[in-house]
Amino acid sequence: MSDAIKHECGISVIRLLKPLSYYKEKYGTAFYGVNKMYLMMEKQHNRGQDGAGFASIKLDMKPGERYMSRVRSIQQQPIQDIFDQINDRINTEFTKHPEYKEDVAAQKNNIPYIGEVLLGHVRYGTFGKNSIESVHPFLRQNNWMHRNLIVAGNFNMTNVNELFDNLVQLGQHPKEMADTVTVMEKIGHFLDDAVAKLYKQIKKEGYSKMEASPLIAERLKLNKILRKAAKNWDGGYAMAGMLGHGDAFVLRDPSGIRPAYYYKDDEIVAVASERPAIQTVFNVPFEKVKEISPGHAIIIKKDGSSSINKILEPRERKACSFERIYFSRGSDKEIYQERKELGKLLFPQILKAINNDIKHTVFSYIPNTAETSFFGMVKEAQNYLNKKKEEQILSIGSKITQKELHAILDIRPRIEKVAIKDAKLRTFITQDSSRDDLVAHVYDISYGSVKKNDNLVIIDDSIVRGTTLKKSILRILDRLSPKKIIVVSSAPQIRYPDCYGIDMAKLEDFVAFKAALALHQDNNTMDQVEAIYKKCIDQAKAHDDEIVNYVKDFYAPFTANQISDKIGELLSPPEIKAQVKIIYQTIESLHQACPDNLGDWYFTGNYPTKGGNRVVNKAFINFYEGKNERAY
Ligand SMILES: NC(=O)CC[C@H](N)C(=O)O
Repeated sequence: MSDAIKHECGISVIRLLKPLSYYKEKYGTAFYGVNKMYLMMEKQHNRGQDGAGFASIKLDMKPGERYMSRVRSIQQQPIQDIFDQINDRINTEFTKHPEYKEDVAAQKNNIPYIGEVLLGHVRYGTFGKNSIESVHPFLRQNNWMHRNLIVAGNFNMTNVNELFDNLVQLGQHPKEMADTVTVMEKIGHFLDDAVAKLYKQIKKEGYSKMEASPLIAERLKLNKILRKAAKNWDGGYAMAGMLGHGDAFVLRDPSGIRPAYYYKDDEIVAVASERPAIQTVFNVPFEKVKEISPGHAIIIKKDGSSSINKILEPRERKACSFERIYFSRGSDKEIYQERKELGKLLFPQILKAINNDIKHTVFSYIPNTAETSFFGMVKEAQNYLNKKKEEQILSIGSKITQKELHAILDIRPRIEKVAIKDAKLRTFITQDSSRDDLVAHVYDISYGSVKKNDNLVIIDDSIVRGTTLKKSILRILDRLSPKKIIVVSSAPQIRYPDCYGIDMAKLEDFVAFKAALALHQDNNTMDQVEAIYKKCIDQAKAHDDEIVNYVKDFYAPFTANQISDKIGELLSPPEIKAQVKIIYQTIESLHQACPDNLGDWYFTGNYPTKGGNRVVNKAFINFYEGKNERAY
């Protein structure tokens, strides 16, 4: 990925089903859960590096004993930082009290972070700022054990402002505008309600106040609470939470936009945003890790029983295809195949762009995430050549000489590592014109990998803004003197904002949008652009059901190829000699490569929730009025 669109989040939940002493005996440490959580978070660090957080709950503690702990960080290496803090604390306790080392009960009573229910989160923000206050997990504290709520999520709601207003209408006074707080308070409201009702009922049954508490915990129905809380959520989400007494849940949105996977055996239940995190950390095969179905939640009760519950009516599955193209780790068995397929399906377009001249073409990729699609692309080039070779050999027949045969077999796709990503370079004087020269050096090249007048095909997973391509990659590649540089994107053109967890909320950031705008200018059709703006304004106050995505009209006059060619023009730095061509994946090929993850609103404008059209509408108004802000 040459452009940084790193915005996602990762969640992990671990529930230890056996007493802590079991893990001490079997694995040598009662901190088994903490260690596993560290690994689960590290294995998902790709999903978020703005901040990280950890929380844990100890089961069955006595009044007055601490049973919840939390630690959060926005340091440079936030996961490392929180586990450094946790380790420091544990080691200090062990130094002060060497007798704790073999005494699991003493560890549980005196050392924080150890616990049976654990929640981890890695963050890239889509809402609010990147401050420590915005880092998950969030905590809603109460003196009643089961009214404590800890929440973390991979999510973005299109209607978070409305949800916030609803809380205010309920008479609440939220102390923060953070979207996670709004969502948490929504769950908290119905949790409070449920607890109050149960308490009344249990008192009626003749139990004392003290007896009521464990009975409430037992009878609490998280599925009902979640159903009421999530009723009006419009967005993509995998929301994870824990209640003070030890129940836990992960709820996935009805369209399955955000991912969530789980695994259970007789020692643990684990939930994560990505399957390979669970596979690697617990050494379990692919088949054993299941997806949480859209609209469903996994609920793990304090007693260790767990179940999958339908919370909201599932809608047509629209799992985010960007997870497959870029966000998730490519180590997932399915995602690995899909990325290769994406590369393969681009090959016919590439062949056309190089006029079938494989002999004078070097194939390469932009490090690091495009590597897998590169393998798919190269394999297809090999298949193509093999077919050609077969034809040639068969046409000559048995009289073929060794020399002829050798010449035919000797042609192979030329694959090279051309571009090298260096550590982020510092730009010393940001306003200075020398800045561009510094930026150009973020990437480097392998000298001698391309011959003068070769075609250079270089694959990337997506082109969002294209800034790095223009400012760094194309300039540095041009130094190798290729005749033509063909940049291939394994994702289609990004034309519409995301509002479900990726921070791409401004239209004018997209190079595809800029290209379509330039085409409108070239064609003197800016009146059409104004007409779209007027239509957007007219429906600004309309109900979500009625809003139409008129931004589609903005792209409609142009073919995808016209827009790609314009992008090529916009991204070519004036001083480079090579001709630049940009090739994008088609939507059809994307669907073919990722058949189970057809969520494609950023490419097609087809939003799976009603709020999506409102967001794109607002984004267009923002663009037209020159407002540089998120549209949700
Ligand atoms: N990428 C995400 O899932 C972000 C979660 C949440 N909206 C936040 O900004 O903290």
